[in-house]
Amino acid sequence: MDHCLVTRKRGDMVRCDGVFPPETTFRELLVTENSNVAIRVSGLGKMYRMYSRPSDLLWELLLRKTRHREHWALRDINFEVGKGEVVGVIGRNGAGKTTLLRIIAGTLDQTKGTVDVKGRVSAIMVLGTGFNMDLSGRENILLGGLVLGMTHDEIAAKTDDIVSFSGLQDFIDSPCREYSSGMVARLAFSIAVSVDPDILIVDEALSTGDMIFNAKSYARMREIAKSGATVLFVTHSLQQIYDLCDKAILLERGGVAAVGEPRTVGYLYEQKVHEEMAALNQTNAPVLQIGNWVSNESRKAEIVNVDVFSVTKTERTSRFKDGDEYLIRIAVKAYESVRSVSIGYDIRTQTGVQVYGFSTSNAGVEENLVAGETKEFTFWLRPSLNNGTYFLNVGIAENISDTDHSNHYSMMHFIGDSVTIEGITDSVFPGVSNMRGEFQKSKVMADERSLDK
Ligand SMILES: Nc1ncnc2c1ncn2[C@@H]1O[C@H](COP(=O)(O)OP(=O)(O)OP(=O)(O)O)[C@@H](O)[C@H]1O
Repeated sequence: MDHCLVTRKRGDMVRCDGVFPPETTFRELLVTENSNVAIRVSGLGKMYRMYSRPSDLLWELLLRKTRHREHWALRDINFEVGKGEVVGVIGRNGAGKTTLLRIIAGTLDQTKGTVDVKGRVSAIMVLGTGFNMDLSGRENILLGGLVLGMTHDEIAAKTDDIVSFSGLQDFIDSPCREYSSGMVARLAFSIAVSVDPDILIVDEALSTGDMIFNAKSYARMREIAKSGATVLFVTHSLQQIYDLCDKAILLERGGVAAVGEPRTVGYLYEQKVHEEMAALNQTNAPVLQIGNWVSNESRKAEIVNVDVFSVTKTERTSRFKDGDEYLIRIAVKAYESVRSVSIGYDIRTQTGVQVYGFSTSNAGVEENLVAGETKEFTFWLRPSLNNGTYFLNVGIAENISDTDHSNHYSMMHFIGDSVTIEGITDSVFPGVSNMRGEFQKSKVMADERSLDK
């Protein structure tokens, strides 16, 4: 796997525009505005020509007759990234994430539209060229450093730090072809962050590193962001999006499906994935695994009140004490009569990890709503959360399955973070939920055969 390091000089405003621009040329613009925008993408499109056979390209050139079909990997992409923002790009395989990042980094030309980038870009691409796999890690540091615009002296001064950050001291003089893909990603990341970039672009390089390196990389990315630099990265992990980002971009089949607050975009992504899986009939996942931050497009019904009540203390509360009993009450006002609805909730950590969810459909109950009525739904639970902050999301969905055998719901109203809950426990344990584990006994084993007994 090749990794690519790219740089543009500090202070440059680089722009590429027009249809079918010449290969790898970037025209510099005079910066006429003093804006806080680090990256501006306008009307961006990328088309690949697809040939059924390699010889079709030759025939096309010779006969001047089209023998390809067009495949638009990106269509009409528009967004801005502010200076110092950390932005995560998510989307299914083939959505266009890598293509987008490569165009912004300047390693790939677009077919349409413009990309304005202000500042020195340092990019780590999973695909592309740049690392010479026959050279050693140390030689690639030199090569990468030069590509990033450093002088020999600067690289020499930084090499020890780069090697130490990568944790590859024992392998640094071996050829990179002997490295695992994770090791190459580590080295590429270490080089890219060593130049104090204005804009750091990371395409899934972190997904190949091990846990310890990933933790170090996140910390470094946070530092880079804190220093005022802009970070744009691709990930398949919503947790990383919730953890690190100020903003998320969801790409779908080459278009921007959503840009905005990370959890809003993350939930929308989950909802789309869930809907697709449900359409494929491959899941019976409870309805509240899907959701939107606040969504009420149907206007058929609305959640008008949510409260949490402590049965143990007989009072309204926003605390879940480990082992106590609670009621979650959700009041719904119907504007239309709707049959077969499911009402429910889920509880998530601050980083969006779903801890638990439950709904009337999980309980095997289908409810009906009558136009004009307000109905309250009460759920009992005995939570066992670790100390910390959690969010209660609530939703109401209509069963739109056309058979009795599938569970396909359409969300009518969803409120993310409707109540912020404080988890409280006296126990000390790692993780989110107390599973009531107990130590039973220890015994000295006579020999390994006793393991079978
Ligand atoms: N060199 C190429 N020639 C033709 N089509 C390409 C080329 N590179 C990418 N594509 C197509 O462009 C689309 C977007 O690809 P891209 O690699 O950007 O997706 P992605 O979102 O990064 O996917 P993944 O999550 O799998 O990495 C896909 O349909 C892909 O097949």
